[in-house]
Amino acid sequence: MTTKPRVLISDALSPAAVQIFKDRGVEVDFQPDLGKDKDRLAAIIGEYDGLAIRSATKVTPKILEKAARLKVIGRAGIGVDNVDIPAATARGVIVMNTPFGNSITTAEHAIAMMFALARQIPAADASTQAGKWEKNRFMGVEITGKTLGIIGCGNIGAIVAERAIGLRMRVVAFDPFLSPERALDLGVEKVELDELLARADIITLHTPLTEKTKNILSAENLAKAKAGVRIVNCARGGLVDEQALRAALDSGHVAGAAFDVFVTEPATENVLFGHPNVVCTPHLGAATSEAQENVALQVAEQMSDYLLKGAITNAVNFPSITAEEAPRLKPYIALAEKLGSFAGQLTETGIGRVRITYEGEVAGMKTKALTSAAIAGILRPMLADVNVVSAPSIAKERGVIVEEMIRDAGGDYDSLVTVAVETERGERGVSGTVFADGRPRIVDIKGLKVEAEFAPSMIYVSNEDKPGFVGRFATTLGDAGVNIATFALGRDQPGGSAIALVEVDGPLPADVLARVQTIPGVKQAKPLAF
Ligand SMILES: NC(=O)c1ccc[n+]([C@@H]2O[C@H](COP(=O)([O-])OP(=O)(O)OC[C@H]3O[C@@H](n4cnc5c(N)ncnc54)[C@H](O)[C@@H]3O)[C@@H](O)[C@H]2O)c1
Ligand SMILES: O=C(O)[C@H](O)COP(=O)(O)O
Repeated sequence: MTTKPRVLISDALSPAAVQIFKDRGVEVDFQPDLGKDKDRLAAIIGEYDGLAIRSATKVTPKILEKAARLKVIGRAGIGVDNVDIPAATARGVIVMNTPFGNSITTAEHAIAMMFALARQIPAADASTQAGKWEKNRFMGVEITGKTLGIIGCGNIGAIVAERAIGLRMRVVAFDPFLSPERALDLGVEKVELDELLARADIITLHTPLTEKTKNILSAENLAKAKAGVRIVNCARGGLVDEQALRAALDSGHVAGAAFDVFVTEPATENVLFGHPNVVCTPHLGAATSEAQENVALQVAEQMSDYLLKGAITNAVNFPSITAEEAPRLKPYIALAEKLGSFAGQLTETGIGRVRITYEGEVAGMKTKALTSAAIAGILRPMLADVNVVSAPSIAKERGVIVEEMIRDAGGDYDSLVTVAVETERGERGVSGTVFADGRPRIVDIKGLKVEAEFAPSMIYVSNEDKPGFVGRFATTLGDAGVNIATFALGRDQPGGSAIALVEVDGPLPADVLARVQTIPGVKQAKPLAF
């Protein structure tokens, strides 16, 4: 009997997620407040295959160290800045989010915040309910005809733009990655940041928090903004310098600010609090029943698909693989990893470049996932902790150039994968395929045809094609009590270069390998393990 995967929900997700996990055959433990208690989370995380979170759970390297079984972290929402992605990646943990489920709701919150500022609704509400009827105190501004400056025009920024245009606003957007065509489609004017600052009556931020966007509204940029500007931040705390904003509000240069997100959260105190022209909400951007249901259902489906079928959707650290693709891809992932491992085990010097060629049917599959597997295989003999998820970033860190090539089927096989590793000693290529039985085979080594399965204990020999080698080799192993299980030979021409790929029962003792290396004509003999 196979055991069910176990998922922990450590934040306040909609209970809809619990039902999905149960229906899909995943055991689920719903502890909505656990994420706030990092010690308890650390104490139990080791029991789970999946962790479903919102923004309250901080997945730090310390938590990940304890997460021995963890395979996937699912963020029911957009921002994954509460997850240490490099640490998760290094441990082979897939991190997925739900990039669209709460976008409309968050865009609506930004628009609501804009109106709250323009008409001072929160202060007017408090005053009215206090029995003051201060009709002359709350003079607002009209939105119609005003210019909205959007910093970050991605999913949410674009929805805000559409809604603002519907409100008869002019919209200018600063986003280096916004194409002119998309800007035209949306009806927004793409501008540089300085122009946005000079023209916008209201600025709304919709970027992630990165090195480039941190304090994008700094004291200097706030000073460049139009006098009387209003600022809305429903994206991430830290995009605006809170101290500088407070000073600009105090001086009157900034007429108002509406913030849903803060540098430190939960924000129980903040320099913006108490200013009469500031409106705050406690990170409510995604807080509608519709959005919460969307993201909870989606994350539970995605995590179940991964844990039960190997399908990957919306992962921020691995290419997507559909549930239909996963079973077809699985044997090729094993093939790519084993070919990489073969090349890695034979490599004795630094690797400069890896070229992976996909020919035939396999070229139409998710080759990025296969390439990650091949790189993991290559690096594993050198680095113990590498895995399919972390391999591409480790290769990049080490300056290894990875090239992927796609070709039509040309040779004897419907699908062929070739992994070629370039070192200072030259290039070594090894090719393989998956036969109808679903088992990967090695079919070519350095241009010499062979046909062998990958086995737990093997010997690779390259030698001169001279009479007597096979006999001496078999005798050397036989005399040492090492049983040969399978024997594959290849050569370029009679009397030319030859190779032998031999499977043996049990590990090969070092002294036997040393004796093989002394057989006349042997150029290289290496033990291999798969
Ligand atoms: N308040 C909330 O509850 C809430 C809810 C959902 C999302 N969010 C946050 O909103 C933000 C936007 O989400 P999204 O789904 O629109 O993301 P997205 O990735 O679709 O869009 C982000 C946009 O920012 C742009 N960008 C990146 N760097 C930039 C830079 N240096 N200058 C200008 N633009 C830059 C990108 O090109 C992209 O178009 C995220 O930080 C997300 O976490 C907050
Ligand atoms: O990035 C997001 O999706 C939002 O910040 C929502 O966060 P929450 O799920 O904690 O409300």
